[in-house]
Amino acid sequence: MPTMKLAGNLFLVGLMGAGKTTVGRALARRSGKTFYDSDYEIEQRTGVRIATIFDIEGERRFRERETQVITELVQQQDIVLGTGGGAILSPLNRQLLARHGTVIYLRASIDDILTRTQHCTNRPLLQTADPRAKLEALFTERDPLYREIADIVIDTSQQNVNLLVCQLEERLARLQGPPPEASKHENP
Ligand SMILES: Nc1ncnc2c1ncn2[C@@H]1O[C@H](COP(=O)(O)OP(=O)(O)OP(=O)(O)O)[C@@H](O)[C@H]1O
Ligand SMILES: O=C(O)C1=C[C@@H](O)[C@@H](O)[C@H](O)C1
Ligand SMILES: [Mg+2]
Repeated sequence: MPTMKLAGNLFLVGLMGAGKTTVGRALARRSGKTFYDSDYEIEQRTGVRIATIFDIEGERRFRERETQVITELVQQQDIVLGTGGGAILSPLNRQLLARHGTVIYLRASIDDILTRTQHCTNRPLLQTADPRAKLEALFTERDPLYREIADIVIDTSQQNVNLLVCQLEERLARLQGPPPEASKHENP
């Protein structure tokens, strides 16, 4: 995966409940970048919740809206973007994310995701009789797609959000390497 993209955009991908919105907000605060969330943008534009869009327009139209929002947001500089859990299903979205920033794949165990999402009704794909089976199927389908574009893969299970953000900062710094001036002084 490409390096030297730390100065620009940071894109968070991963399953529902992996923590993209939570970690993304905290990462943006610490790095001085502006935070966006593709689900939130879609809700702002339509004026309704994600669950309502799925009900009325269906998942396919939701995916079109998602691609529209991602296409626009990746043109920005220096943002943190939390993407919807299924954004990576679209080859175009994957290409846009990989080209325009550093992609961070947040992983969490199915158990943790179930605990984190159990009281939320705004994740229509989990409104099913067997959310565990659904999550396992989503993981099997999507894990290779998240990995395809990930510059960093980080496990969020059992991890405090602030610790995660610090770990991410260190890994992002390593990915970028020392600034040219610093390495000049270290090796005169
Ligand atoms: N590392 C963590 N430890 C414990 N709880 C967490 C952690 N990260 C997120 N959470 C909690 O899990 C829930 C889901 O997190 P969040 O909304 O950030 O996930 P998401 O990846 O954005 O999901 P979606 O794709 O559905 O938007 C939230 O209630 C959040 O507080
Ligand atoms: O995993 C998914 O496909 C989804 C995740 C959420 O972020 C929302 O984008 C929506 O509920 C669909
Ligand atoms: Mg989110």
